Amino acid sequence: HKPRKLPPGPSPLPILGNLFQLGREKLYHKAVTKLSKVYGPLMSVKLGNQMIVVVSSPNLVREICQKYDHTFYRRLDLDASRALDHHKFSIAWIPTGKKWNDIRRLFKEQIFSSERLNASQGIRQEKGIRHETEVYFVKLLEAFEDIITQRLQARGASPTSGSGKSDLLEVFLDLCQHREAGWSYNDVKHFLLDLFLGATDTTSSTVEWAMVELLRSPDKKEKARAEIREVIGQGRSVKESDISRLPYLQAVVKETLRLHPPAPIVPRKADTDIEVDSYILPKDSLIVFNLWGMGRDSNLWLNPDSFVPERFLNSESDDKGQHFKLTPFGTGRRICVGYALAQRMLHLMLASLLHNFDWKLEDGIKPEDVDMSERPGLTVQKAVPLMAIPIRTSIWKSLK
Ligand code: HEM
Repeated sequence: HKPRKLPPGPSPLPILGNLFQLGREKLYHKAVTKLSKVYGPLMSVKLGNQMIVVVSSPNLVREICQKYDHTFYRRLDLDASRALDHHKFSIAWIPTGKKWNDIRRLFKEQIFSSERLNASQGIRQEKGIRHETEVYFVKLLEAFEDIITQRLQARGASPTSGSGKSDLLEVFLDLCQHREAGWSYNDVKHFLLDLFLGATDTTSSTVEWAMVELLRSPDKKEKARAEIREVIGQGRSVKESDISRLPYLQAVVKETLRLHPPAPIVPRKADTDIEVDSYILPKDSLIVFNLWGMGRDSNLWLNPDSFVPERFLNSESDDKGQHFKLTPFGTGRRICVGYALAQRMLHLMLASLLHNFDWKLEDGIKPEDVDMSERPGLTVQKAVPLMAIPIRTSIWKSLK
């Protein structure tokens, strides 16, 4: 017989649901984590008419993903993403199905394959990442349209000859030339927006949080720098191919993502009723994986609020979505499509910052005084941007 019980949760008020229990906290991951401590790792909350089920246990995430991944693939409806119909073209918003599959395959094979990433690593080493705080979909889409037009003009009379550049826009435009591939310039515009939105704030905020944590723990910063010095030496800059030989740096990145996942809660919509742990999660509920809450759960981690990269040394845990304790990139078939690129960018940026400079806090600021508050937004950013002073090292001088 079928269970019909909803997961426990605060009793909803008519119309308003649980709006008040969520309190004034704009950082929803903190509000739901606080409530989950009272109602448990599977909790139902109502916001207006929308049933939300918050999942804060790795075992329950695993159970839901393994049994039901195919049935909860929709995202919530966000007005912002409707600009110029972005939700109809975006890989992040369309439901799984043929079009979503086609785009994922295109990204995997043409953009994020090891060969392509290897071929484009020079560009990343030179440019780094621009930090965008406000994202305006319409303006961005217009900007991408201009970029596409300019590039097409640069390609000149013979569009198949290419512009001589070897970046991802060139790959997309080449594909548009092959009719059988079925992609249009309009698709390309939305692909570029997806990649831009997916890549910028997530990676830049992770690097910022990693630097903050290291500056608050100078011994760990020194450990990371010593490893880089030993492996890279002097007289050359860090390359992506060095990352596999920097285990402490990798542990720093994982520990940063545990404490500061840029997407602290990952929402999906259920397409059928889901039965789990003797409860029913009704069709059309918003199922929210509480990555932030799990990252700081004392039942799962020793001293969860402390920054201890060492916990990941010689540990089986990885962040690829298979160990459900740590899934900053999501999990299942909708896992972050930019995972491989993100890994390269995060490690390269952090290693370069640590290799080229030593860093100290502004004069008069002690490690324990650094403001750690968060600012709500598309991703969780540091409320007060980090101010740190770079100190030239001999490697910097020899690279000049
Ligand atoms: C620190 C870096 C990053 C983190 C923590 C991160 C995290 C995530 C998460 C949690 C999701 C949702 C997964 C799910 O629903 O299970 C996601 C989806 C996505 N990410 Fe990332 N991401 C990062 C970097 C990137 C980069 C560099 C790109 C592209 C260049 C990217 C592109 C995307 C796209 C397009 C999706 C939507 C995939 C889909 O719905 O099928 N992300 N990411």
